[in-house]
Amino acid sequence: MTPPRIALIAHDRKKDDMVALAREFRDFLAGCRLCATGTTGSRLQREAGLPVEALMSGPLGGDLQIGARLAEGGVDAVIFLRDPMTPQPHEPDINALVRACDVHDIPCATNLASARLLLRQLQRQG
Ligand SMILES: O=C(CO)COP(=O)(O)O
Repeated sequence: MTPPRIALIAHDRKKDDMVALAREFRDFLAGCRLCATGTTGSRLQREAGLPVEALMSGPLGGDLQIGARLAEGGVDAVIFLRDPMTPQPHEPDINALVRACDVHDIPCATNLASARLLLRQLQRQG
């Protein structure tokens, strides 16, 4: 079975949660193919010790890069810890990525509880 290809994205106020989640699922995630938006990816590399392909930062186009990859069939699941309390300058890019998940029927967890459910399920399938 090929390892799941997972995209990891977190807004600034959710980055600590993302690092904690990645540590919690570290053993599983270490066997996955991971990509992330720039700052999220750097933190995951540094603080969770995971090999992550860090794309551009979200506000500079990282969400769009992940959306494009996903549309081409290159992403199996998305964990996108969004901050619902803070307006983002790149809101259209965020909506485009979530829309791409819906268009292509790719699971997209946008909060911690659903992220845990998704990761547990992927873990079970492996
Ligand atoms: O803004 C983001 C997603 O919309 C996240 O980007 P960074 O991981 O580069 O902070």
